[in-house]
Amino acid sequence: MTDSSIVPASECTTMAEVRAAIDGLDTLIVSLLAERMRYIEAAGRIKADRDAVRDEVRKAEVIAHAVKVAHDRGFPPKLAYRLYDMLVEGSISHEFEIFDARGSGPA
Ligand SMILES: O=C(O)C(=O)C[C@]1(C(=O)O)C=C[C@@H](O)C=C1
Repeated sequence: MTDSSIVPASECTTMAEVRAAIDGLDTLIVSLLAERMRYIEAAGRIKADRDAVRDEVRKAEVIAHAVKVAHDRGFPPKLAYRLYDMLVEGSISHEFEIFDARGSGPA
């Protein structure tokens, strides 16, 4: 976080400080999720086959990576697993929408 008004968690003494920091972090988190979704849309545009939209092997890799990062950074790994399972499932749904919106193209 670059906002100098944000108080480090270990130095917070009021709920106003805590909530200001949480609001700022949530803005960053959702912004990054939106940026991630732009790449999901790119995947929906690039993939040649509808069967490739759901890739269980890659889904497992993405979740395993997130769980490892969570472990390394002090975030509960089980929560990271649940969040990423939901995130990738939502991403797959969105990617199907993008893929299907392409239609079959000119004959
Ligand atoms: O890597 C891909 O092929 C993607 O489309 C991205 C993504 C993801 O959310 O990370 C989404 C759908 C696939 O099932 C696997 C992973």
